[in-house]
Amino acid sequence: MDLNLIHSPDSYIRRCILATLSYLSQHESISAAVLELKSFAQLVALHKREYGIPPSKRLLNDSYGGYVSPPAGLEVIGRDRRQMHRQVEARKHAKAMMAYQVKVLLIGSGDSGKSTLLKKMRLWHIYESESFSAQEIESYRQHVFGDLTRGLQCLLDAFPDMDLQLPPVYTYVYPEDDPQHRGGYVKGWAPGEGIGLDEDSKGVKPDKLSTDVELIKSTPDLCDGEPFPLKYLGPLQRLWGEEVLRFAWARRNETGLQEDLQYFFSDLPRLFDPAYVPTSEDILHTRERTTGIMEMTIKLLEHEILLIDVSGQRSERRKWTHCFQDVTSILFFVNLSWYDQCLFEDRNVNRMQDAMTIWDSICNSPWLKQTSIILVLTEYDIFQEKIKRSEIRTFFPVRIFLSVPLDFDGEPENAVQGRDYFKKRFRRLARKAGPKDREICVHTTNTGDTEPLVVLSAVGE
Ligand SMILES: Nc1nc2c(ncn2[C@@H]2O[C@H](COP(=O)(O)OP(=O)(O)OP(=O)(O)O)[C@@H](O)[C@H]2O)c(=O)[nH]1
Ligand SMILES: [Mg+2]
Repeated sequence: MDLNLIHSPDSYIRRCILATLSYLSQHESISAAVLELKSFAQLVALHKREYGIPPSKRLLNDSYGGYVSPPAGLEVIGRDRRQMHRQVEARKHAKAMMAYQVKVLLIGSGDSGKSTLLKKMRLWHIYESESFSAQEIESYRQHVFGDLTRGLQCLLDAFPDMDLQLPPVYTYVYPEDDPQHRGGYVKGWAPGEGIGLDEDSKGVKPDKLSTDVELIKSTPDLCDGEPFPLKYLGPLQRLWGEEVLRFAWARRNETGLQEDLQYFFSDLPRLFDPAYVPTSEDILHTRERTTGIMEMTIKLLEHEILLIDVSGQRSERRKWTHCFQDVTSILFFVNLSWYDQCLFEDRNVNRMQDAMTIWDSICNSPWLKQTSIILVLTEYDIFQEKIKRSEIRTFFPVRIFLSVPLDFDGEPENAVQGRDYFKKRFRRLARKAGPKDREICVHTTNTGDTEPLVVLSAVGE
């Protein structure tokens, strides 16, 4: 077959050849396509006789693949013809999309708040993002229960490292008129419905603490539609209120524990109501580690923004580089409250230092020289509270070089100065590691605000 026939004045011949090439390019195996396309078999045979081989797939894809329709009357089997049309349309659509799609990659260590940004967009339906389905809300309800029991379990597991021991009995024996702590009675429920009220109406028995710990350690996951089992309410309340656990919680920075646990423990009766449905705030506070790569598309003016959320756990960071190709912007997340915390995976490493190391390698990456990088500082609300009881200087001691303080020399309880100090540190690292002219935008955010979304509007411009 002479490919010059494509320029033949005879339009039927032209279309036959184009359609053949186009159709063949859709198939993995050219010989299978030939069998299906009986009326084209002769054309292909002709091509083979002329050139000794079938038309190369590369030539087919590069020159004609998918962009011509088969001429009317050709013997294309119905199902294949429809499939071919779908592929042609999909390719055209993909090509058009590429022209205005912006790819934004969300990176940062685990717990830095990457997925929380996506949750915010979906909860408030920002930029036409899809809201949560009933099934997803149900799965968050189950997560809340898991966060409570697993969080408490993690705190108990950290006792040996903190040189702490559980007392044999509760320090405080809850009186009879405090049924909520004693057994699980919650406002609006009939007294006695909660577990334990009948068994120990004189107060919590001395051996209850170890029984409660055992119960928490063997908690199964909730099933769909199953309310939070009442028998856990009393133990969770009592254990959380126990002196030694309060003390351990105050030292949580040594264990890499999730800060948001307090949010749920301060509102237990509401969560144990059988009619409980997670609120937007509850959904934002749940902790669900991302596995693999999550994608979400939003629309902003004439742009389509593809947000890619990857896991920040140490073992998962290798996968980040797979996403670097064609990235327009990177949102790098750092949790401000990390300055006094250790890594969950390695208790000898300061979390903020770990974030700085990753930041340094991202700014230094040869694949990202042309990519804009935006630093998002999260958990400013927790940082503002924490700085009152935990000094930055304890973890970032002041070093002076040529009379210039290298580390934090601001007022101990001044959150703005503290935040600006970390901004400066990250900016300095970026200048040292990456292109000198790269401008780093920095945004600070809390759980409830929409500031990082402003970041995205900058991306889309
Ligand atoms: N108080 C407060 N909590 C926040 C904020 N941002 C995130 N969190 C909480 O931090 C926890 C972890 O957030 P995620 O968004 O799941 O963390 P991630 O970066 O996606 O973590 P990986 O998926 O493990 O990489 C959640 O419980 C959030 O509620 C914030 O600004 N303030
Ligand atoms: Mg995540």
